[in-house]
Amino acid sequence: MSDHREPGTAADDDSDAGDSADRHLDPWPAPPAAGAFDAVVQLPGSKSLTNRFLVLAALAGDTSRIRRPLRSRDTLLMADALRSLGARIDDIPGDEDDCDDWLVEPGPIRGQTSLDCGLAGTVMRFLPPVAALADGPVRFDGDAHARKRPMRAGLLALRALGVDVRDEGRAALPFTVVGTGAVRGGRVSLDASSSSQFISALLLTGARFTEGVEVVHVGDPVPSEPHVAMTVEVLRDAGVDVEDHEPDRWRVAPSTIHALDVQVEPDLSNAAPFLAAAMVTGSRIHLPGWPQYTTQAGDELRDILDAMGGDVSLSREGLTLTGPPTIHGVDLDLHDAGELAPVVAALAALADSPSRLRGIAHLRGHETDRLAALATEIGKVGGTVEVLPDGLTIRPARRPSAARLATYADHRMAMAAAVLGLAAPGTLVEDVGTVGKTLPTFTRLWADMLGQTQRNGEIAQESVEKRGQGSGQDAPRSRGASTRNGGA
Ligand SMILES: O=C(O)C1=C[C@@H](OP(=O)(O)O)[C@@H](O)[C@H](O)C1
Ligand SMILES: C=C(OP(=O)(O)O)C(=O)O
Repeated sequence: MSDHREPGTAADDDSDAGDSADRHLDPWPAPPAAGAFDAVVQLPGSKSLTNRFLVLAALAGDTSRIRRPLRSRDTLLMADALRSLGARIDDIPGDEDDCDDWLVEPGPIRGQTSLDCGLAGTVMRFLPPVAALADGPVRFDGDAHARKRPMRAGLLALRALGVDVRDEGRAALPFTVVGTGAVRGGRVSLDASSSSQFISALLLTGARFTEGVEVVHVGDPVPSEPHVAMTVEVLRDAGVDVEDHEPDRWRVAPSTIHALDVQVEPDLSNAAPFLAAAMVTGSRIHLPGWPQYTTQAGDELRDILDAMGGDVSLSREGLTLTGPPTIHGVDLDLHDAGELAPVVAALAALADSPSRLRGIAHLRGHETDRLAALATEIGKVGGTVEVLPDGLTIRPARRPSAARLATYADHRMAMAAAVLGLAAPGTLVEDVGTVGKTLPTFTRLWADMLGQTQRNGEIAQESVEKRGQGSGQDAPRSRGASTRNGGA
């Protein structure tokens, strides 16, 4: 795959959501904050929901419609992989002009194919159990860094279920799943402490195993638990019987998966940099369509940003946040929402006191070793980060200084760099196109948001004055068990 977008820009059509093999490496000049803005940002759909819906639709008994799907590298790779496995996936006009829907017609699962996982955890973890249903070998591979991401638990679980998996002892990409047309299923134990996606994977396909599947987790706590809850919820919505009342044990009964007609919620994890921009600049931002109820881990941003001093309110129309005069340091357990850590760490680097982020040892197996990457990049702008076995302590940069920030092929490192760039004029971000993994339109949305400065002069002015009056010593506010103010 290739990606020929202009340096420092990102586009949103399918061809531009592609791989980074020949991506320009000219750095993107991150726009510095030019005062408060009052912006409305319409976020594209959730990666996690889009890819779950795609998998279930490809395994369903009839044709499904996925409305307002995310089109980004991870979801286009998922769609391509499912096509290779026998599904038909077509664009059809959506109810609103700006976004086509996907019509997914399931077919018999085909082998004799190879799949490109890119760097997508959802593709490399969710699809091996699907491939086990194929009649023939399915080879999996991906980006160079994808070969370093943990796969052992998923491959061992498939073998324990009697599936032939050939990995030449690597327990990582590349590997081949040699299906025989059916999987008996039944009970399987695995250690999913490196990624919740191994559990989601078995549950998503389990209804198609002859005896269903019973998954038992044995090991340190499973990270990203809301993502497992999301899997259980989408399965139930598709008529599948799932038991999840015991900790660390899930059972999926064998059944037909009903066709879906679903609308994808906005991606709340990708809301993080935009909300963070309002925090850094004391601005107001409105994100329409933020659901009142959701299983997305990104919903934790409401508590996190409240604890950091933001004024957050959720209504039927969406989420509105007004940034504080100064950002407060926090002590947070992000075990459930690790994908928020890069942007939260960037905010912590601009806070009025130190922060501690806990429960995120598993981020070492994400797109890059995010703990090491954050320490290096925040260090470049003047913050001091200590890497701990399960997280980070972050001492803010007194005067953030411009730097050339690396992104490690990690969309969330690029977004974190954009947040730092607001406070450090002159910051350059390498390979910003890596945002295409989940948000190809990032730089355009970012510029539009910042350009909405003064659109509502009254509110922007009010916000600027409020910042001017801030003592930085406001009483800490905290909501939710996982947030404690005061920092490390
Ligand atoms: O199932 C999913 O959609 C995801 C689960 C989480 O993975 P881990 O459990 O590996 O953290 C999350 O970080 C990732 O962005 C998406
Ligand atoms: C960890 C992430 O992605 P993946 O689905 O590739 O694991 C992420 O998006 O932060």
